[in-house]
Amino acid sequence: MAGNLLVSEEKLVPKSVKEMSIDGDEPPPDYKANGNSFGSKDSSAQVPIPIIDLSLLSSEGELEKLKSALSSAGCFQAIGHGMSSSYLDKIREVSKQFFELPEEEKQKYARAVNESEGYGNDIVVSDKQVLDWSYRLSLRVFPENKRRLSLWPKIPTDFSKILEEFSVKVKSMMEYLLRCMATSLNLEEGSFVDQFGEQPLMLARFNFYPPCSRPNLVLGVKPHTDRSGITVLLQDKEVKGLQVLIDDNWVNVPTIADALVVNLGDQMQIMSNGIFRSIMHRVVTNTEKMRMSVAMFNEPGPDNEIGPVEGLINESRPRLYRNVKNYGDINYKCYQEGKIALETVQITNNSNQK
Ligand SMILES: O=C(O)CCC(=O)C(=O)O
Ligand SMILES: [Fe+2]
Repeated sequence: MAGNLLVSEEKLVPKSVKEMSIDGDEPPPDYKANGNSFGSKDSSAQVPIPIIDLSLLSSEGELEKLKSALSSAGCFQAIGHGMSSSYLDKIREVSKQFFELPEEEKQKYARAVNESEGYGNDIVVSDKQVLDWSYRLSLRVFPENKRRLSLWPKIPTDFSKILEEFSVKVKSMMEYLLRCMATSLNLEEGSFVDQFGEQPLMLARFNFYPPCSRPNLVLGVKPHTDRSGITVLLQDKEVKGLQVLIDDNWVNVPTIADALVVNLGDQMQIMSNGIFRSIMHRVVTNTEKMRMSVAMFNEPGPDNEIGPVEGLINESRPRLYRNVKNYGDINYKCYQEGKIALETVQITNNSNQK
């Protein structure tokens, strides 16, 4: 979701979410999500989110499960990824420690106006933008030479080391998944991973959702699909909040201590010619507890043109999307204006356009 858009002026928000949370304020109109054009039926449908054991993906049965999860729900809970519960707890712990620091310490890493990295809220690019009841720390982790280390927290002291280590593990998990996803569709295993290019981008986003006095009026994150190829999400251990849209119902994603939620972003929907789905999701708030999550997004480098894999285009499934570069920025702008980014790259007349 985060973008690198250059806008001439950014709208300033008068009071921070944290201050409003502490004061128990009625959320101001800019935060009110009601009437959002994605507003679908609200429900707490009991649809199970698939659980996939990555250590079993060399077996046909689990690979088939992966394919089916990604072509129906577009997300799953990954277990067997080789990271222990206590390791994941360490990441949750440093994230919380950072957010608990005094505001002036966190402001040392503040996102500059019109930039996407750093601590704070999303860039405000449109008057129509509904604001999220959250604050976050966004950091580019790959390519390594693009890291802005001045924005990496010095406190807690092990933050950088832990983030570095986690990023390497998640990167290799994502690459493995991309290969498995291609194999599950009878493609060459590099069909997807190769489109990410030599220098894929990876962003880490630490999300923090304070309690809200009126959770029925605001969202922690409004409905969106991710701009990424794949997103790997470490959820809060106890506090739920993530919901995915399945068959027009908002479905709660359960918290499982040692699982990582995997959801596909728009760029995988494009590359798979619409076979795999980029899932619409949102985050709800609650009155009592704060919630944290750490989302890791990977996407092709901005100079890499991506498009549907040739082997997935045929007469019965014509090419659905044109080739595109730097899709991330298109997605971010559309998202903030309440538009659907994938529609801008969709081929409507089924011509053989590239
Ligand atoms: O906090 C979450 O569970 C999800 C966050 C999310 O969707 C995002 O950062 O794109
Ligand atoms: Fe997301």
